[in-house]
Amino acid sequence: MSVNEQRFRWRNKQLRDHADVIDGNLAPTKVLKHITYLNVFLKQWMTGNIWIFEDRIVYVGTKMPPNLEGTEIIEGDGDYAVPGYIEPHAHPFQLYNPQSLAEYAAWTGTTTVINDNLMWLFLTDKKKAFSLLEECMKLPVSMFWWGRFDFQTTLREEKQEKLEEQLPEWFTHDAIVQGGELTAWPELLYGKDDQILHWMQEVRKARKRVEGHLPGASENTLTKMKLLGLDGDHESMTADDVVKRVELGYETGVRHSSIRPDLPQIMEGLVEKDFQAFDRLMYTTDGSTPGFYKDGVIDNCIDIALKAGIPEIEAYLMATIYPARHFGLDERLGALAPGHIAHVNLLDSKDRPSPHSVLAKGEWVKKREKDVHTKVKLDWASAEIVPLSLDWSLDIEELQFSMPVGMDMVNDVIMKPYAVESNTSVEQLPETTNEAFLTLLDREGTWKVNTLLRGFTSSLGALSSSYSTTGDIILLGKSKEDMVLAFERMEEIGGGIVLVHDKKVVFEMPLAYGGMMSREPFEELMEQESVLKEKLCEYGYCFGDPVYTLFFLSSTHLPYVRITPRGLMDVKKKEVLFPAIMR
Ligand SMILES: Nc1ncnc2[nH]cnc12
Repeated sequence: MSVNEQRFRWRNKQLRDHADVIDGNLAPTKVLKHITYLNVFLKQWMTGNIWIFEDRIVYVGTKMPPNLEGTEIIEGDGDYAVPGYIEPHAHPFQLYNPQSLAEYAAWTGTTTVINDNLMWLFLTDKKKAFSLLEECMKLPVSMFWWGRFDFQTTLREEKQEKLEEQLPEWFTHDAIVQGGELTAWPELLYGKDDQILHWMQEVRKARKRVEGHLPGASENTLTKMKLLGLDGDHESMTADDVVKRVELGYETGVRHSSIRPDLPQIMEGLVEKDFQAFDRLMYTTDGSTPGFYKDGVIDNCIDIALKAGIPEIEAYLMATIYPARHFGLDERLGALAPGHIAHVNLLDSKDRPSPHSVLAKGEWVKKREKDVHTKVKLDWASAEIVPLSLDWSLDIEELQFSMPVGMDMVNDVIMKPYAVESNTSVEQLPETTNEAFLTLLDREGTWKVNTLLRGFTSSLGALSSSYSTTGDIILLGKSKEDMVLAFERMEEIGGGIVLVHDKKVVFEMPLAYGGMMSREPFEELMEQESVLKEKLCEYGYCFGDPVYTLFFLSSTHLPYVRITPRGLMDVKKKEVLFPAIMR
């Protein structure tokens, strides 16, 4: 697949070829014959023939091509054809990687994915990241990206400056269709951060979208953020949130994710309210953890909407032409019409949005439930997304936890500060508490932050993880000896998540891409994640989403206290409660 697609253009010769198919000078590659398809512009099911030449739909209508030499004819056979679905807000690094997510998404009919660039900022530099974006064009999906304005954590000054220097070039890159998501909106609104405001205006000048991150925002905040330049927000938790955002002119993500599986009640609420403005909505799964996707990706969201009683065609349009239009990509995505990329889902019936067959960029990915996609190999190494290799070691003596404040888990992702009362000078914390030692270690080995985490486990010896917001290393557990062992094993396997109990490794998940993302196919990862959850549950982890607990430990867009590279932070006050210690 050519990189041209990303750049809005096929070459002149290709465009001439496409027109030549209409005259019969060339034969189409594939024809879907006499098929019932969704015309997203007329909002009607129609019957006709869809001609595809290579990766593009060249004709849709009642005629058959004059030239059929070598053409694959696919009989309509009572099937329904709809455009490939669009995931407008993916975080392609929740143990999976952009490739494994894309392949799984395509299998389930989601053939366009719009991705967060956050992990590239931490794992590589922009030049190498940009070459990887080009590599990603080989995948069986249309892949676009968003460019962050902030890092959703508090970095050390030198690192912050180094990373910020890289941001402007992302905003102008062809593959970037959106700025955001803006998790640092309080800094913009109350902290008067004119740098972010400037970047937002630059993104808008380039006719790209700016996505917010406004959970629970009041009308005033939503209004002011609109004035400052937001176009969209995907943080609605209720139908009322959706209506408020649409009323103020936001295009709105309606979310079904592992942390916020809200879609059924949002959709039911909208039906109850007789909501009509579906053209302002798009579904998102917002970077769910692997196991959540067992029921599908955007196909599952359509299914939920249909079951809630959303008008049938609108339920499909929210997955296709509406998100395409939001990003200004509707001349080539989100429709079965001439000029569009040949992403086609074939359904058994209109009320079963999970496709039995998928064409992505004109190639079969899935045919009658069989996987027919030829796997491509991406050159991760040239972007230096390689197994973790640390040039420093950890001494048990460094594991001293004298900090008087710890982090108390309210749920999977929300942490409150608490006053530590236990005796922390011991080698092992007793099982009578649900406290664990917690250390965040700089990936380069220069600093550390030591505190306590209450609520994660009642008994686990240790967990070590190179999977975190920033790629720094999380080490936690009851036993200092087990913590050192877990750390060493994690390093040995090139990064990942390792559990140790009673001096034995009881679980390990290698994350060979930068210590953050697994190389394994999606299905395998679902299995591994479910074993991780089971194991943690055995050791007293009582919440649902341990992967997000780890990922968000440093994320300052969440309340109330976070462990960050600068130290233990009070998020609201933006104050370092206890600074990181140099090693
Ligand atoms: N802000 C965020 N960053 C990374 N992953 C996420 N998943 C959901 N929200 C996220």
